[in-house]
Amino acid sequence: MNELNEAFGWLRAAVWLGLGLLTLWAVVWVIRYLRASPMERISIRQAIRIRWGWKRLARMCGLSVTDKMPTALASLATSDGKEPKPRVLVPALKVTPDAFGVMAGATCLPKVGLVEFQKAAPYLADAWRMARVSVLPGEKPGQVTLRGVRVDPLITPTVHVPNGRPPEEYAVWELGVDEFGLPVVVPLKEVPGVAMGGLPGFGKTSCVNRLVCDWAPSPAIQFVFFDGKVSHAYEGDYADLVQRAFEFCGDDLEEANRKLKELVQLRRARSASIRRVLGVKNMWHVGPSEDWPLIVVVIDEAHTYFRDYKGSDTATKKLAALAAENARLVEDLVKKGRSVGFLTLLTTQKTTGDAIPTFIRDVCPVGLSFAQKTADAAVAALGDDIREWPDASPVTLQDPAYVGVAVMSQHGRPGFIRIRTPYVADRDAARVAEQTTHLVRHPSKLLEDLIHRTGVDLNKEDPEPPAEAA
Ligand SMILES: Nc1ncnc2c1ncn2[C@@H]1O[C@H](COP(=O)(O)OP(=O)(O)OP(=O)(O)O)[C@@H](O)[C@H]1O
Repeated sequence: MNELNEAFGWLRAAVWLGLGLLTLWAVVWVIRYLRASPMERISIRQAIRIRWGWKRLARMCGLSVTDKMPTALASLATSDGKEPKPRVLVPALKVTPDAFGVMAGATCLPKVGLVEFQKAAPYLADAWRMARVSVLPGEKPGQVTLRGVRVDPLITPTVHVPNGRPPEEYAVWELGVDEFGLPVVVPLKEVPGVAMGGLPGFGKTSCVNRLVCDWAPSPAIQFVFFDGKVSHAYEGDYADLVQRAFEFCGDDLEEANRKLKELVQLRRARSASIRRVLGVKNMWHVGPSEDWPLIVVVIDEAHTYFRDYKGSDTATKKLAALAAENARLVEDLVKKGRSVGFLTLLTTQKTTGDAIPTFIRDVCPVGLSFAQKTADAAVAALGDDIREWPDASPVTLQDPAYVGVAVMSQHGRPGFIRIRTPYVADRDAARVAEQTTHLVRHPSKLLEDLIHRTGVDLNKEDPEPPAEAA
């Protein structure tokens, strides 16, 4: 009797525990639901429907297999001589909702793999009420990832509010989301240059704003801005950001020439001293630091500085000579600056050879283009390949709905991706610039101090290179 009571006691405790866990799970979900944005709430409801209807839908879409071989358990259960029923298996599905739709991980079955899921994608999109469902190989072998988007992320404007905290990793450019709402992140480590083109008013400045605002809280990054659109910083897009820069230059070609020469001198000084000061040949092997920061050179409306001036009068000849020299100086920064910590970001309304000389553009590994008017401008911005991908051409982005959408070539893969970049409000950029203005240091002075502190004599011959550099 006592034993029976004890067993009941355990059973009761187990039931209470189960109920408690269930309540906890329900509370967590209610809190998640209440805290979610309206878009996320729709996706949560959709995810629940997808999970509930999956077994039926998978069979209807041909995503199932029939297992005729009875399991040992099934054979035992039907030991009266009857044939056990074949089992219909469907892939296990794990659905995660987000603002744009759902992300689902599915396990493959024999004869139900990536290709079968890809074939079924349009039917799944209809059944799940999604604008698109794409299927990609999963994170592990034997799995696939399904991405369903209810709204087109490319035409859904987004806003980025910089948090003012230093980035967790250096030189990571969080650009926005792709057409499936997945984050697009470009590692700019070891990247010497970025060329960005696009018609006026399509979001280039906002894109640069984001990069500057996200990186500004790091003392290991110093900025210099060239804005070819204005004569003084307060007149243009850099009126606020300029507080976070160690130099600013307007549209004056002579001034630009002087400042570019100073930057090239700094590049040379860094090249001459890096091995003895940092102990490596490539700054990226130790990463940027407060003493040896990454120098981000933003050259906005770059065509101002490189334009080909035509004319035989003295003034025009002088401008032409300055423009040609400016191009050579920027080429030096892009070609030789990577390993010593220079990143040059050039933007222009069109990326044809007369705006950014091809010898500079071609050495910029990252190319990005917002809307363009002509196929030639698209080719100039993204290379010849874009002709083979007409759907991704920036010429198709001229509709106002695509303000803030850029096209970029895929890293190490054929094709291009379209990215919805977020809008960064000027007041947020101003806030971050103001909060981080105390981090501004002139890198030339930093180098001088570092050389002084480490006691390196640059006039003496370089000793044996360190193992890493050899
Ligand atoms: N990512 C974005 N999402 C939504 N709207 C945006 C985005 N970026 C910019 N805009 C809108 O477009 C306007 C122009 O953007 P921006 O100044 O960045 O363009 P631009 O390409 O730099 O133009 P310009 O070549 O004349 O400098 C902004 O004031 C803003 O209203």
